[in-house]
Amino acid sequence: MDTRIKICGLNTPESVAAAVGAGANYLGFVFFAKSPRNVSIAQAHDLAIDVPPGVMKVALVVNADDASLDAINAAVPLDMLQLHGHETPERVAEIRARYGLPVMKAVGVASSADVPALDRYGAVANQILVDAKAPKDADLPGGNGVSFDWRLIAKRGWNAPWMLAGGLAPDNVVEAIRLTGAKQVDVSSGVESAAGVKDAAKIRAFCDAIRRA
Ligand SMILES: O=C(O)c1ccccc1NCC(=O)[C@H](O)[C@H](O)COP(=O)(O)O
Repeated sequence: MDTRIKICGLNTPESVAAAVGAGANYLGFVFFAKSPRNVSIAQAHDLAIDVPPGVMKVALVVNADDASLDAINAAVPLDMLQLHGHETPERVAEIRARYGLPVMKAVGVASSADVPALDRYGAVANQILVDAKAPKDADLPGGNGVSFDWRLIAKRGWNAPWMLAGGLAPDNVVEAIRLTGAKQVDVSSGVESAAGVKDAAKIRAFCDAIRRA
């Protein structure tokens, strides 16, 4: 399968090397203090600086203000911003204009009532991340390892390229792609051995499963 792969929540040089070595197209760095995957700006700089050209370095932020985004953007060599909070379509457009970087907006899906938001954000973002909605009691707005009913978006398209996320893992990603028609996928906890600890063998298994299919 010619699917583009994002490995999110990388926080060590070893996990970055594993993702790059396995053929990931996007690497995600999480800036969210409560996350077990959180990185400082200095850490993200060091992780991103030697990533080979062509592999997209993505900063994931949650309801970030301009000051935080300015600081991240000034220090970390980035190719994309991922907005994973309650950013409005207007705020998405503002961030795109301010930084001149492609912006991917995450939209949580749990039921058919959530699907129209994908149209709204697809009109203003460069990409949309179609993710599972976080459970009500979750501490994190993403990276919870839960899936949604993929039939809700089967073979759909929007105005922007999109990426499937939420509970993907080496043993279900091929089925998820077949059912939804996703051309890009994103994974975090499905390639970890513990919360915030990436597992190189699982990263390889995830990428290999897709390439073999
Ligand atoms: O991963 C986190 O810790 C995180 C924290 C705050 C906001 C978003 C977060 N992750 C979002 C991602 O991009 C995940 O890759 C996506 O939600 C899928 O996660 P998973 O179900 O664990 O594969």
